[in-house]
Amino acid sequence: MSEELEITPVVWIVDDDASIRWVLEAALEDKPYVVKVFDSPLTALKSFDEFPPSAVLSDVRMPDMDGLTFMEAIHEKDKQIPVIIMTAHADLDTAVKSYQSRAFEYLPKPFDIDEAISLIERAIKRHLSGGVTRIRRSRRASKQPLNIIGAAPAMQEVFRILGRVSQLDVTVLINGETGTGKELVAQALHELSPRSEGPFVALNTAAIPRELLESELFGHEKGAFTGAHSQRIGRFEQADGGTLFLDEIGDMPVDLQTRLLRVLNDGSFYRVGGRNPINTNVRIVAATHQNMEQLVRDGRFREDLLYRLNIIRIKVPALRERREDIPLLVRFYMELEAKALGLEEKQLSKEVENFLSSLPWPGNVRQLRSLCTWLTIMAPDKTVYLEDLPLELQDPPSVSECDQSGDDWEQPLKRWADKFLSSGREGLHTVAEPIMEKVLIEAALKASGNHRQKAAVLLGWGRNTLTRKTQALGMDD
Ligand SMILES: Nc1ncnc2c1ncn2[C@@H]1O[C@H](COP(=O)(O)OP(=O)(O)OP(=O)(O)O)[C@@H](O)[C@H]1O
Repeated sequence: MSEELEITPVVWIVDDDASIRWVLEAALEDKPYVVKVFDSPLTALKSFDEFPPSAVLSDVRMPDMDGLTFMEAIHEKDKQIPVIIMTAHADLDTAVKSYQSRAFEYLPKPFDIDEAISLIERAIKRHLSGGVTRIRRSRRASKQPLNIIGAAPAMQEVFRILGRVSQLDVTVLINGETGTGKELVAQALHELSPRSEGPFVALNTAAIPRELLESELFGHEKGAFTGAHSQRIGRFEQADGGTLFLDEIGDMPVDLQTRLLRVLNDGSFYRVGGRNPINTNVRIVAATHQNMEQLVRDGRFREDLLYRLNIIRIKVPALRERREDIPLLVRFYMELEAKALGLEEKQLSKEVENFLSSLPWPGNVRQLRSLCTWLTIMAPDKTVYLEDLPLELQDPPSVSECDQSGDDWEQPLKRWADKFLSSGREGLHTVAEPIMEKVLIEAALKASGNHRQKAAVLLGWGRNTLTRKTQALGMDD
């Protein structure tokens, strides 16, 4: 009779940061695992034979060996060991390389401890049941620099999904406001995929007149309609072997939606006026700024097509939802635009950086990028100050323009001003200004949990300005 041996799974925690090791070790204390913590990958590897791990949680940047090389070293010993890569310096490249080098999961820091523990549990389960998903590396993937800036948690989530799906031939739907980078994400999906040697063809559905769209997508035969003097190859055929990016998919007319669905289901289509089916091998990536479920409810978009497109959805956050990325984007584009224009690179003063971080940016990254081009050309000195900003940014927009809360305080303020003046008093502005500033400062301090640096950003000021104002208003007493 064979004796069943119960083996306690071993978990390795590898990080040069003692606090992370401590937190994770403490959180795993009650679990039925042997937990081994290491401050360096080299020490960890030395104990491989004695304590072979069932799961590894490793930092990516460590002094003696980086996490991805460490993972490769582990996989040389045993390919089935799941490795979870954590990183505080996440960029798209790391996320993608983690997956492509067969990382089990990629965990951006700061992480939720429960999430980390549940990942470890899943990894161990997977290891005990014997399989880790393998991902093929595309030939161009590691060469292509992908300049998608995103340190904010909401962008980390985007990178995470990108890394996960880049190697799979699934349809992806990208959601996000205008200028948030949907096309950039679509390009990244293409560049990182095994189709990267093939074409990336983009078509903005909203930009093409309805009557031309069908022929634009599927092409036409000579004489198919008046004006069709010669045969034309459509975008579907151009994208063969690659990726077709359909921007503003929500604007696609319903009859074309039906045709698109048929192509997706059958893998073939007819040119307009054509009799022979044309086989196509295209990955569709679609994008929209609209609420697709609402379009379906309104009868403007086919539900079955939405299901077909929406296998994976990526939500690209608006810039105001990732304010911490604004200074990074500004620095990136100030450098890029200066190089592109052959001009000296300009630096933004801290006040300008804080001010820009506080704006609503309705045009998102596109608007921010245009500002960087403008400043590179127009700002008079090497350092950019508040007064160098274009007037439309400097001028506080009218309350109704910038206030999206629906509370209009212009009217009550006007009434108050009228009353003040009709009482025969003078100094209207002198009296009103400190009251208004105090209200705004108190609101910002409250919203930031009394964090002065954050409150200053919320106000659109530098920290020194905030300190000066709170002192002058007697708020520090
Ligand atoms: N995260 C980012 N990092 C760097 N550049 C970005 C980022 N996001 C967007 N951009 C830049 O902003 C500009 C607009 O991006 P893109 O065209 O991809 O937006 P979009 O969401 O597709 O816009 P639209 O919906 O209007 O077509 C581009 O110049 C792009 O390179």
